[in-house]
Amino acid sequence: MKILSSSQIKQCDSVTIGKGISSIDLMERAAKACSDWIEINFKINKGFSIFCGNGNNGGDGFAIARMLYEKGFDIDVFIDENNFKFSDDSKINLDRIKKISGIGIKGFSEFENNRESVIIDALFGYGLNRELSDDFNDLIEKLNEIHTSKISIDIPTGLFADRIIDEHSTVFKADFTLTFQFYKRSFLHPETGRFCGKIIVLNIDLDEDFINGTKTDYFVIDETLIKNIYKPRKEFSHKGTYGKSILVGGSYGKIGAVLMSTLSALRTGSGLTFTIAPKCGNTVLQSQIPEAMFIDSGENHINKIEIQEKAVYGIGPGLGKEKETRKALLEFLENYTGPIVLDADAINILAETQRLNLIPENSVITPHPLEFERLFGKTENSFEKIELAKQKAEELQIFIILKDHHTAVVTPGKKVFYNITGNSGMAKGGSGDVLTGILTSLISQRYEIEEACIFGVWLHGKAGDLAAEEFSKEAMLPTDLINKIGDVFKYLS
Ligand SMILES: NC(=O)C1=CN([C@@H]2O[C@H](COP(=O)(O)OP(=O)(O)OC[C@H]3O[C@@H](n4cnc5c(N)ncnc54)[C@H](OP(=O)(O)O)[C@@H]3O)[C@@H](O)[C@H]2O)[C@@H](O)CC1
Ligand SMILES: [K+]
Repeated sequence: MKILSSSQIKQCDSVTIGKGISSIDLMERAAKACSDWIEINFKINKGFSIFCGNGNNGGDGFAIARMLYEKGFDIDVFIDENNFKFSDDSKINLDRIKKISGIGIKGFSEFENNRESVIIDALFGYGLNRELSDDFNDLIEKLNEIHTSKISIDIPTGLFADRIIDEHSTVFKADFTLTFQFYKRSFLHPETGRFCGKIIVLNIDLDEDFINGTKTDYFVIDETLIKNIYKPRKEFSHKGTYGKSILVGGSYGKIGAVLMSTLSALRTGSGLTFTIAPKCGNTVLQSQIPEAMFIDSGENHINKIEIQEKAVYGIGPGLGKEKETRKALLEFLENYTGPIVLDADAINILAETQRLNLIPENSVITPHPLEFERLFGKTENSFEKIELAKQKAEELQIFIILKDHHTAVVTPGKKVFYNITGNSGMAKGGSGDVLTGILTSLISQRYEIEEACIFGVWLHGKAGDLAAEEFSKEAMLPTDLINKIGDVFKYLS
């Protein structure tokens, strides 16, 4: 799914309106999508307090008020008693509810939290273009303190669609954000996304030709994209059809990391799977994963990485940074040209030795925020981090998978794909090792590198979601996630 900027959304809005639907009817469509969703999901709540601004976001709020009232809910609407200048469509919808005697219309200052009503924020949407005034800040702070369910229409008030906010900004803290047609970039970054609660994207049939023809660098990885990428296994095939994955890592005390990567590569469908690890891992690797072949290197840490033909390497999990291991990695990279997946200590070694130029083109690196900083330096915020990643991915012609709550795949062509599967139960040592195995396996199965990255992060997150459903976010383990990979493939086929 494309992510458009607020000015592109505005344009899309006008193009849609220019092609036959009036702007007031488009607002009606948007409000209907919201009120239908609210009716289904808030059946047991009787009342709603709806806070409306003076622009079209407020207009949505007035229309939602009317529709929810018609569905039998108690409704109070609150408006700015110091500003009676409304956008045209907002004015029409305000006039409509003025005629309904059962809907109370009051000033913001008249709001008293004396009943268990759900709060709906229709103050500002994508039209917010400057910091909020103190009056709005005070109102939002007051609403944020109330313990009741809260819904934002389109965007939580105080957030911009596509940029960072000042760290002291006041923002409406929603439990649900009902947004129209597109994810907004600010929903996907940690500093801003934490205000959105659960994101519900409501289709309001904006003009498809405009959307298809609009250029953007930013995308959300959705199931439509995944279903286009996924290649079901062919009937007439053999192990050679599905490539050779070689997972390189492990050191004394950290054999588990490369074990999990290897197991993940197998569960993702790799045809032939090898592990290169030190001798101390032999017994555990061979007994836990009889399907994988073991190549030893060193006693307690790796001292050589053997080059094999027609293989895809995933290097780093549990690798350690011993002098001999560093040398082995650098030597390997000096002599190897195929794309590889580099994670964990492989990334740290490259950061410390500043030998980033050794990474073969089209390779994938999977840094978490701290590893990214070690590689490329500090940034002020996560929006800047993405811009730096775009620049580095282009410069080095590599794919950067920036691990975070919403992991982002950044391509050498400077495209950014945000992942929306996954959960906080995956914030545990070992989850990254699983991702390395999945990515190595997909690349060895001849998925295009960009597709492997997109599919890999989605699959990893989805397996994590299934593991959380069964075991809880607290108790789920990265090994549970590996065992759920199969269910994700079943879900896709
Ligand atoms: N295609 C879609 O997605 C559809 C979208 N729809 C809805 O329309 C919403 C966008 O509406 P909108 O353009 O009228 O903007 P909105 O957010 O209501 O702001 C109003 C005005 O406030 C102003 N302003 C800005 N910052 C300010 C500040 N800090 N303090 C005070 N004032 C400030 C600024 O005007 P300015 O003062 O700059 O002239 C701005 O124009 C969208 O989010 C969705 O809910 C649906 O109805 C139909 C389909
Ligand atoms: K809003």
